Amino acid sequence: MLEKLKEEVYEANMQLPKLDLVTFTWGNVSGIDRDAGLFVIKPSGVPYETLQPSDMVVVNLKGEVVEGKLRPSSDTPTHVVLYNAFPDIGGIVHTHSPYAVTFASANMDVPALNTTAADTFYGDVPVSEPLSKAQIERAYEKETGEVIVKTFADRHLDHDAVPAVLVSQHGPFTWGATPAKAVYNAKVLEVVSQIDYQAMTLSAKDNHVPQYLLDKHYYRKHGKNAYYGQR
Ligand SMILES: O=C(CO)[C@@H](O)[C@@H](O)COP(=O)(O)O
Repeated sequence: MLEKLKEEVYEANMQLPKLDLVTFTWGNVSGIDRDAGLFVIKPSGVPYETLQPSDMVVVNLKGEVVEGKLRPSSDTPTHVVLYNAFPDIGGIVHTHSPYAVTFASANMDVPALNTTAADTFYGDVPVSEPLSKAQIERAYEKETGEVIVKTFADRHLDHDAVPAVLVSQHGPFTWGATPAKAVYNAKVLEVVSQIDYQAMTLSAKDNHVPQYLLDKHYYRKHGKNAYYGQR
């Protein structure tokens, strides 16, 4: 079942070590077939060196395993919440990439300080509120998804324009139209976090890009007037 999507999700997972986005098994990618109402996700805790396309696990939008020999990623309930809340996304990534985790550890947004950020994120990447003790004890991974959705609702953010979040004192989740696009966004977030960390070390000023530069760079790659690349 969903053999093509399993290959796609496997390939996207294998990009994480290649792009230096994971240490050991600390990350996962999923991809969804909206018509089937099913998504494919990496199994939990399997080293990338031994991972196979056939190891991918098929899950429904209630979080029930539909196919697969292995246990799905421990973050599966977070992916379930995000697929249900953001019905246009096709893939999700979670990593513990160090610069993004640095901002999550400091409970700080990743600010849009330059065109590298503005090319992909239409504004700051938000950090969520911390999860409460009750949330963590109740249904930790599901509540992690809920807190991400609440962050976007409370701050009136468009999840298409800012396809990334930091979960407080945990790490980044990114998403996109496809699993590969979600991986791309995870790498951009890590690069932007590293640059921001360095810039904020050099200067304590507010160095946000002005709105006109944010608009110029975001919209040259997104929307009906985009002109970057080959069209
Ligand atoms: O955050 C954690 C563990 O603390 C997980 O996201 C990470 O290790 C990946 O777990 P899975 O191998 O996907 O179950």
